[in-house]
Amino acid sequence: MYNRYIPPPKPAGGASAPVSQPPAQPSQPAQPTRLVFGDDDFVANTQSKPVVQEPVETKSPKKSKKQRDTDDSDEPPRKKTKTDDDEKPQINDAQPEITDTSAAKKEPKKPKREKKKKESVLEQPASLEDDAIRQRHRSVFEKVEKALKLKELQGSDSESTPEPEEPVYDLGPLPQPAPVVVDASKLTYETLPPWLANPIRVTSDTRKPFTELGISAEAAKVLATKGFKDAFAVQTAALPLLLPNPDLQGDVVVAAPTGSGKTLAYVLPMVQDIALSQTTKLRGVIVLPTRDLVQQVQAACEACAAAFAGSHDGKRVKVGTAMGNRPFKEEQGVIMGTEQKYDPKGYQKWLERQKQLVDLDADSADEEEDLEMDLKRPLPYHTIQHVGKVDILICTPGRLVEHITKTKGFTLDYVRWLVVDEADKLLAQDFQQWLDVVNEKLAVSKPGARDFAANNKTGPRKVILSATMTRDITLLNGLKLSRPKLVVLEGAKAGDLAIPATLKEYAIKVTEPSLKPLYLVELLTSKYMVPVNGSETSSADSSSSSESDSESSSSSDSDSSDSSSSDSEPEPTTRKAKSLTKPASKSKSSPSPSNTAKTFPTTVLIFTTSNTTTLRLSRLLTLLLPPHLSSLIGTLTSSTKTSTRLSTLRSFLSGKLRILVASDLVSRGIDLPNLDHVINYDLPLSATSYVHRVGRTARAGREGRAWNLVEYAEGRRFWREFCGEGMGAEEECVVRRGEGQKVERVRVVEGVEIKEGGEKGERKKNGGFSEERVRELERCLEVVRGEAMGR
Ligand SMILES: Nc1ncnc2c1ncn2[C@@H]1O[C@H](COP(=O)(O)OP(=O)(O)OP(=O)(O)O)[C@@H](O)[C@H]1O
Repeated sequence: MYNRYIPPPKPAGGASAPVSQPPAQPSQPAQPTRLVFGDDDFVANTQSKPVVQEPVETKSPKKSKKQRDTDDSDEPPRKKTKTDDDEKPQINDAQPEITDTSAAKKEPKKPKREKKKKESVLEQPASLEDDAIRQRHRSVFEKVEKALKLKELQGSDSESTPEPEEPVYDLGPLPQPAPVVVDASKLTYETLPPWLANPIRVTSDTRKPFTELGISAEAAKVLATKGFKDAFAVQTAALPLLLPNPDLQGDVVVAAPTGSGKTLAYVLPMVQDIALSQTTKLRGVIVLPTRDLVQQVQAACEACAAAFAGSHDGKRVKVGTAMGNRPFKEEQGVIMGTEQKYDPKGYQKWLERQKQLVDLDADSADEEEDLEMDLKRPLPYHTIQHVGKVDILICTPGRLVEHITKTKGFTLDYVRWLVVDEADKLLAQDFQQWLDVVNEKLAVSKPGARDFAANNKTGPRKVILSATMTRDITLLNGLKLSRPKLVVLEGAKAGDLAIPATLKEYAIKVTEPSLKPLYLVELLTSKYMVPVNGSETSSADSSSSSESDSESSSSSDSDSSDSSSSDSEPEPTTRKAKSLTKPASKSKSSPSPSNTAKTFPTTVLIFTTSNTTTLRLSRLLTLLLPPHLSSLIGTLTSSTKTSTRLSTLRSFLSGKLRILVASDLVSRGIDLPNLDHVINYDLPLSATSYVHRVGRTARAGREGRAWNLVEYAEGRRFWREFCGEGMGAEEECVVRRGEGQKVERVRVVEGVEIKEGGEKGERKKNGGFSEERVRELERCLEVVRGEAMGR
């Protein structure tokens, strides 16, 4: 009670410190006085210790203690700490300061006063002394009276308040503000921006004729000849958002499963729009993470360019690539050219410059280039100017930045379309801050260049896609999207990693990790390695039946005419890229696709985690598999030359090769329409990677199979992270499967092949493989090891 009058101390515990007023202090009379009056100022002013101590002396300490106990129960129990104890003396020290100020002050003066008193007694008559005493007492009583009145007033006030029980004199804690409620809940879809939380949904089996979506009949006809008869679900949702429509102006984000047809969803509207422009200028940029994808998308662009060319839709759109697969200068020559432009003023400047050239010290590379340029004499009253040679550039981010910073005349001033495919990967890895560089260039306003009159929109259209789209707002914000809309397939949310409905997944338990290659061989030679789409895997992509169209039109492509490769293989120009989906030319030495189909009627893509493992496993398989199969193996690593990779992919698509061993290089985006089986020899490092890997099969509505070799030590991670098994009620597996879709457990046992279901068999020696097989594996491993050492 007394302690109410101590100003709230700063350190914790200070407020309650007076509570611990030692009982040894009851002789301090000021405390009860203050309890009664309940007014700091008053108490401080009165300092009238002796006057009213008796009425309250016995009452207040008890009450305060009791009160403290009850009030403390509302507070979390407070541990008695050393600090608390340490504070006690401070509090006690402080006490006299407040309560006995007068005493403290008077004590040293006492002798003087006493002396004075004695003197006055001696000097003054007794009546005067009595008067003085009376006077003092009166003033004290007056003050007391005043205080009591004040107390009464306070009492009547408090009665009028609804809280008469308010512990005015208690030792309870000072009133505290209501505790701040901390929102510890997880990020929910409600906390996402509306465009992410409320996507445009489309059921996965939706199909619509292209003409119904705004594609001209002529173009639709050409598309049909290329195998694109009706628009896939994701295309039916995205095309209306991107084709001319005054009500739909914003950017578009597409998060749809692997193989759902995202490429055509952006290539079609972009090519249709750009085909309407008369001159060739860079108007569309498509950014992709790998060269293989650049080449693949180039093929799709060419197919669409062919569809819109010649009809009333417009010109033939020119497509180029920049991915660092050839010398930079050569690439510059492919995408940029020069032309003579009538410009009398510029010509005059050029003439003046020529005069100065004599003194020019052309040290720097730039100046040398200037010199080279100046030496090319323009026609009279003309200047030589840099011009773009392509309408659409498909590129890797690093190479794009290089051209922006180093290629003369290369500009994004006229770019109307920016496509970022495999966006989660490109956003996560900030190659040379490519996005900042591009954003800065796209912020430049060139009158009319980025106007979409039919959409009431000005500014570049951005299309962002991935099968595993991030919902990291910070990353997405980096794209500076304008009024974006998200397209997802029915039942999915932003951030879902969806498994295609037509994919069947299996897990094979590898009980002897050291014998893992034998498990793979066992699987490859099992009855399960069969075509899964009704008939034997075709030796060529059926959708490329009308390649003659695009082939003839490709002659106009600037890339093809300009390119020449330093590689031994021909450079992957437009024509070459298109032939990615065509059968490779027949070679006398290699087996024909029909022969390979007889020996191995299906197609398999085997993933490992590194280039080294890929190379070694590929070699090991050629030794372990029967000879008729070992000739069907191809290898893809990131260290393989681009041209070799391209030819391997062509051979695989043609059916000449049937088994590909690959690192994660091809796990994203690569479209192998004839692929039946994916085998994860090494498990992928993340759920995202798993979805991309297995998504190389079961594309475009076709069937596919994914096989996982799961070592004992990897079991928990595999079933939990990729399949959601063993997750708590609050956890959610990001890998999404359709209803009834699950990963089946299978087992490889020599001779018996694969048994589905039950796992309870005893653990056999050598995982069930014979001693002979094990020795054979050891021999082959020795060969591979020896070759690796010899290299
Ligand atoms: N409308 C269509 N009709 C027929 N086939 C189509 C159609 N659209 C796309 N395809 C084919 O579907 C396959 C998958 O398309 P695409 O490569 O665009 O998939 P994706 O969604 O980009 O996959 P990923 O996420 O793995 O890159 C390709 O072979 C493509 O030619």
